Amino acid sequence: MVLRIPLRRSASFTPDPQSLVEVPSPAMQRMEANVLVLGADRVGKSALTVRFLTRRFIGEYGDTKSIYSHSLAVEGREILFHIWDFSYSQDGADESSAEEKRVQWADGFILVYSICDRASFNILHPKVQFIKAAKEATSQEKVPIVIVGNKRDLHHQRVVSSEEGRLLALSVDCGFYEVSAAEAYHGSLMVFQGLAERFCEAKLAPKRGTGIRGIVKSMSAVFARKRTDSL
Ligand SMILES: Nc1nc2c(ncn2[C@@H]2O[C@H](COP(=O)(O)OP(=O)(O)OP(=O)(O)O)[C@@H](O)[C@H]2O)c(=O)[nH]1
Repeated sequence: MVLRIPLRRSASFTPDPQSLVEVPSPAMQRMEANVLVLGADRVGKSALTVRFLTRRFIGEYGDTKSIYSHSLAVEGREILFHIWDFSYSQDGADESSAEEKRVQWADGFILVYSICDRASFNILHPKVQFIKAAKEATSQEKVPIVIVGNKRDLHHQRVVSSEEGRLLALSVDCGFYEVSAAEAYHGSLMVFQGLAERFCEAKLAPKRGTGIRGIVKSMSAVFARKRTDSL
């Protein structure tokens, strides 16, 4: 599904086009995915996104409310990501229907919290549940989601342990990474690569209800119907 959202580029941040595209070999299969980057205010959503796009950390991000495209090679495929770094602070508290539309626009989700901000961590569990409920109502695919604990460099201010982050991710079947967007490019690359892998898995996996369990279920339904017909 493609929702047309106007592309807005910030005046304070202009990605260098040279650094945006890793050119794939012609034989590569190409896939596209819309990615929504979500989380509480000031957790580093823009820092993480800009790191991935440009390899740089620029400290303050101003109004980077935009959708940026960037491609990544994963397992012999080229994934073209359209990344929406969404900030509630810029849009204010909006209606749940707007949130629902954003969620339906996206094919994959990066949920960011700060390891120094307990409240930013606590909002993620209900957020994952909301996303899964919304997506699974309209699609049979598993929803690709990764949870990211950012600001790992601020270990002296840490209030959320790595184990808590990992356990949350395990309990809701999401990927998990702890990174510092400030310190290194590698962490943000891992996050987007992890999401790309989950996206490919979801696309290639048998749809819910079509695997062996689905076949057994439909056969049981047919036989049950035959039994009742013959009564
Ligand atoms: N120490 C440290 N600071 C970070 C890191 N990532 C982001 N920051 C800082 O945290 C602040 C917020 O970063 P942003 O990337 O603007 O956060 P955001 O979640 O996009 O913020 P909003 O769009 O306002 O919701 C900025 O001052 C960043 O420089 C990090 O990994 N370590």
